[in-house]
Amino acid sequence: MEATALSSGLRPLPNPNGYRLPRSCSLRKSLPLARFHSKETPFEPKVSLAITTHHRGLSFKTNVFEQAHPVAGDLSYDDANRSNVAEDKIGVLLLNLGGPETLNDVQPFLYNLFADPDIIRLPRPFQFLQGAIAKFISVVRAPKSKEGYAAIGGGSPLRKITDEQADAIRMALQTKNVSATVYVGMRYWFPFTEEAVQQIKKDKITRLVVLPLYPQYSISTTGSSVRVLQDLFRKDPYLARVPVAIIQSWYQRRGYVNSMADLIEKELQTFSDPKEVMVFFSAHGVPVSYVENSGDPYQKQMEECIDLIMEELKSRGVQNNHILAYQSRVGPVQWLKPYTDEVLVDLGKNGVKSLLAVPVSFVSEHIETLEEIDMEYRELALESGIENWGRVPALGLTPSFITDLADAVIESLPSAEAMVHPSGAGVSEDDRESSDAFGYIMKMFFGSVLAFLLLLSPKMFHAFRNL
Ligand SMILES: C=CC1=C(C)c2cc3[nH]c(cc4nc(cc5[nH]c(cc1n2)c(C)c5CCC(=O)O)C(CCC(=O)O)=C4C)c(C)c3C=C
Ligand SMILES: [Fe+2]
Repeated sequence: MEATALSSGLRPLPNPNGYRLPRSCSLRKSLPLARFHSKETPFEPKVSLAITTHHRGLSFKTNVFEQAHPVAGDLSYDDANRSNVAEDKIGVLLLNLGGPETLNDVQPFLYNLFADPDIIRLPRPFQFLQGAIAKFISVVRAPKSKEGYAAIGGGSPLRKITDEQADAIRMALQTKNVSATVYVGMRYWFPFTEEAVQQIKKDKITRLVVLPLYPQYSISTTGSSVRVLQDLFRKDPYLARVPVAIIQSWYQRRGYVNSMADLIEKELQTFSDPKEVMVFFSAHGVPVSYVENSGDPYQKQMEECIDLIMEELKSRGVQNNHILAYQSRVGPVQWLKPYTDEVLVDLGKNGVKSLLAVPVSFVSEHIETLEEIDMEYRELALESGIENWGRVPALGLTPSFITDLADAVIESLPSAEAMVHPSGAGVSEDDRESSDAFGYIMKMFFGSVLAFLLLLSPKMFHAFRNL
């Protein structure tokens, strides 16, 4: 596991020690873990609050999973920083992507996604076009996305599942005598990260662990959410002093690897000849430029992750062949290869008859498991000559997995550090940019022109609509 304080850099270093904790989250610091096992920590029944808040002109509800009483009342941050962990009011913030809850949400959700500079990475001089490009792509992409969401019941299950995971992690922490309030902050849809952070401030949390629900780090997922979080914390003098630990990636944790191996082992047994089944890991792709030009560790972590899972299976006597491919590419650029759809066709041609799909970049069911894998890829595989198809469910609420995430939280608590940001404190990039009215008008003008030109380009149109 890689945990860093919020003030440190965004790029995690791969953990050379496999499952072992890196030095940054070892227990050598002055805050002893033993304090979490104090029998004095009261068990209080869960209170589930639905808080109505307002964001971007919309009102919405955020579920908060918390204990009826904080661990240690209202500490000032000065006190909190001097105190030990057992006296803190602990918060855990789960970061996730978010998904549209209705078909009407699809286009605005896609707009938020493509307006993210970590998703559409424009060179600096063109960054002012981000909004216009996001508008164009979201409008072009929406019909295809809507079809997908319609096929899985009219919306994404992500919010419900993530709320359930939050509650399960809270309970797992409680059984380990750690009382914590667990928040959910989504990057592109409700409940937005901004709202979760507001609530964290309102609740006077004195120590926070940030746990992105992505096992592997990518600039486009964990990196993007953490960037938003850093900006919010830097802007706010109160939050800037809360000790924060960020768990950057956790694909190498024993609990996660074992839980994945358990799921695969179990699913293999549903085939008539389990030994003949090809284990097909399908990961969400990223554009190649992320890895090659921007140093995204995603591909490397993904490969290490698959190796760890396969090693674990081998140690249990499961010797199946396996392959890793990347799915869900969008737009006209090169994505990580091999592509899932192409590999399925090749495997069929080469006489593979039984295949077990394993989604590996995400821990909840979502559109890309329920629609892309279960419907599109299954159909393609069967057409290509594969006769027996299976799919491993996402980890979801698997107890060994939830317990491991709770352990990851506990292990990272001592490494939390207050954010220190001496230069430009209190002024975010957004604030600086929005004060420039001329710049804004120019952005809108050139953005509109570009969007219009893009709309006239059939190649661009098809690239975003069809993939
Ligand atoms: C580790 C997981 C993910 C990575 C990496 C990732 C990168 C990435 N995604 C897009 C574009 C889209 N993603 C969409 C949905 C979506 N993406 C992830 C996860 C990762 N994305 C999830 C879990 C979901 C599903 C949410 C849900 O509602 O269930 C979508 C919308 C759906 C669609 O139209 O296909 C888009 C678009 C890019 C461009 C990107 C990296 C740059
Ligand atoms: Fe995605």
